[in-house]
Amino acid sequence: MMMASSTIDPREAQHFGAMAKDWWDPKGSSAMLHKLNPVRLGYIRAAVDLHWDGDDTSFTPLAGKTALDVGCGAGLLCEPLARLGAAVTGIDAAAENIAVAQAHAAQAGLAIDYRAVGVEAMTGRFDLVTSLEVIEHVADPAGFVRGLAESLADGGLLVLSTPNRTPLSRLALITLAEGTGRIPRGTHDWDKFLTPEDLTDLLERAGLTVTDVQGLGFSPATGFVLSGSTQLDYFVTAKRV
Ligand SMILES: C[S@@+](CC[C@H](N)C(=O)[O-])C[C@H]1O[C@@H](n2cnc3c(N)ncnc32)[C@H](O)[C@@H]1O
Ligand SMILES: [Mg+2]
Repeated sequence: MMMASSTIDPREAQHFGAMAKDWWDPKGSSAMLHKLNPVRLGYIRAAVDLHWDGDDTSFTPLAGKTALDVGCGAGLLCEPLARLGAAVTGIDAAAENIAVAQAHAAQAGLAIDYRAVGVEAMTGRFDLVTSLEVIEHVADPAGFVRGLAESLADGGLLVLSTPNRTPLSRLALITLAEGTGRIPRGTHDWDKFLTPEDLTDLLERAGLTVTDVQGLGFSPATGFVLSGSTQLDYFVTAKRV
């Protein structure tokens, strides 16, 4: 049997681990992720209701479902997924993030299974697999996507988000956001960004079918919104063929 190589780039784990302490501060180093949370929860909720033909008025559409959030940071997505009823596992490359995530969930009274491992170390299969704003930071995107696919139960749903590789994403995320310190400097390597076509190709090679691609846009007036344009950042949902 071939050993799965790690998808974790140690420099990335160190970079994000150093941000752990103020991860839950809406004005801290992860402020951008806090701002993203409402729109992406809306996207995930709609994808979940569509995939499982759910009741969009239910408070717990994920009751009875298992969820794996890969690259969970200190748990900004895991906690709402748990409140929506899922039995949540969150994994991250940075042990510091996992420690903060565990402490925060305990305070909130949420039972979330947090582990400092890469996706290649997971053995179980999950109904919902999410990985938001992570793949642009991994060492081996193809291996990472294979790991996500292997963690997805038959009949399951995978949701990803990531910046596109465009002049706009370079300007907005690196020149402006990192240039002004709104996102910590050195967070992104534009050359590692994937286009929707690149990501679709990786997902298909891992045996999945893409069922939706939706842009995530930003304007000073509205903040982050779902958008017809994928130029800045985008969501992808996929399922097993
Ligand atoms: C930009 S943050 C996104 C955090 C979270 N998904 C969110 O959107 O709120 C990227 C996270 O991915 C983690 N990470 C980077 N490479 C990873 C890998 N190969 N496997 C698991 N986590 C990884 C980092 O430690 C960091 O916490
Ligand atoms: Mg990023």
